Amino acid sequence: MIVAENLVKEFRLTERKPGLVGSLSTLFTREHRIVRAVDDVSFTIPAGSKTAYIGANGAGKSTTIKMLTGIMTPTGGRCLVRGIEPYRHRQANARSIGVVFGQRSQLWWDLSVPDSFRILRRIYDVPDPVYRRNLTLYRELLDIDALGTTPVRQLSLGQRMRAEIAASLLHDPAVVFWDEPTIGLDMVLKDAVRHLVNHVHRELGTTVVLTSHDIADIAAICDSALVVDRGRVVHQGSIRDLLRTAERRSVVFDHRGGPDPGHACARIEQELPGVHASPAEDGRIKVDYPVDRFTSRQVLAFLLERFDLADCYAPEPDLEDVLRRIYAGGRSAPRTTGVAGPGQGDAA
Ligand SMILES: Nc1ncnc2c1ncn2[C@@H]1O[C@H](COP(=O)(O)OP(=O)(O)OP(=O)(O)O)[C@@H](O)[C@H]1O
Repeated sequence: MIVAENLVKEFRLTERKPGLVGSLSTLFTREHRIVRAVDDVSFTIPAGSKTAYIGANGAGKSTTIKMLTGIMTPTGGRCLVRGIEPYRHRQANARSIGVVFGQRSQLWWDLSVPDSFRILRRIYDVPDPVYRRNLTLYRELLDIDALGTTPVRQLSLGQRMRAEIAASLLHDPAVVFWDEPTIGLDMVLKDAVRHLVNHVHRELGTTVVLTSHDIADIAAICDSALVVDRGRVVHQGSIRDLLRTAERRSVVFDHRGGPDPGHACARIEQELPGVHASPAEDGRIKVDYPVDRFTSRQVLAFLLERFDLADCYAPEPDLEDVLRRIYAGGRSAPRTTGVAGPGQGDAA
């Protein structure tokens, strides 16, 4: 289990004045500004879950991950990863976690990937069968052999990310923190990475904490979401709960006879103000309605009464739309559900 209790991280920045005179004066009179990157954040991530840590650029995700991995010390509050305060016991924490930071490497720049793996194997004391099993998996899914003996610094971003992802899992960690792991990967490799992490989670019960701006990553990997906005948690719960905060939902239907799609749409919009109807694929019609004005029952009752329905279904709300609203609207926008408070359970 991973716990954050009133976690705070502040950075002290020196204000620089513009121009040469300004730069010189900075040497003598220093003015500082405090940036609160993580602002009193509390959450609990259950062991064995796959949680998306989501937020707009600058929301404080990487800073939180750095504290959870022991790279940074909090300014206030504390966090626990499997009962360990990571920044106090970096080595003990490192044994049970795997980390990928899209922006920085854990590999040795002048060494090849196989050499880096051999070193990691020694550092983590990875048993032979585990090492062999994992290499087989990486060969199969990440085509890791194709990276050859090229030094890491000469690999492309996508090639390096494949090696980083494999390296983070090499010692069968109980928890993986992946910060933007699919940066630079093409679609086939993104799929392979998603498959890999789901496979590892299924086989070993690994806890996965993922930050990504790629909605497809989140949808393909995660079951829970922790949404931060300007350093604070604004939603914690299942992805399904997050989708339920959508302001608009939709119904797609197919009908027999009756008006053509253009006329049908005009009629729906006229009779249900605030609803948007548009032709969809194969002659179907998509009806998009605001949930604060209509219930799905009302919309369905209307359609059943006016049209001879042949087929009808309600697609999931679009996660991207939900997040866009949260990012744009700030803290007041989303309905906050089940934000875990401090002291809700201890690390296992
Ligand atoms: N070392 C640092 N010194 C000063 N300010 C920092 C430092 N690291 C982060 N910040 C600031 O803290 C805030 C949060 O940054 P952080 O990198 O955690 O955001 P993020 O959610 O990971 O963003 P992104 O999605 O763009 O990666 C930003 O305002 C950033 O400028």
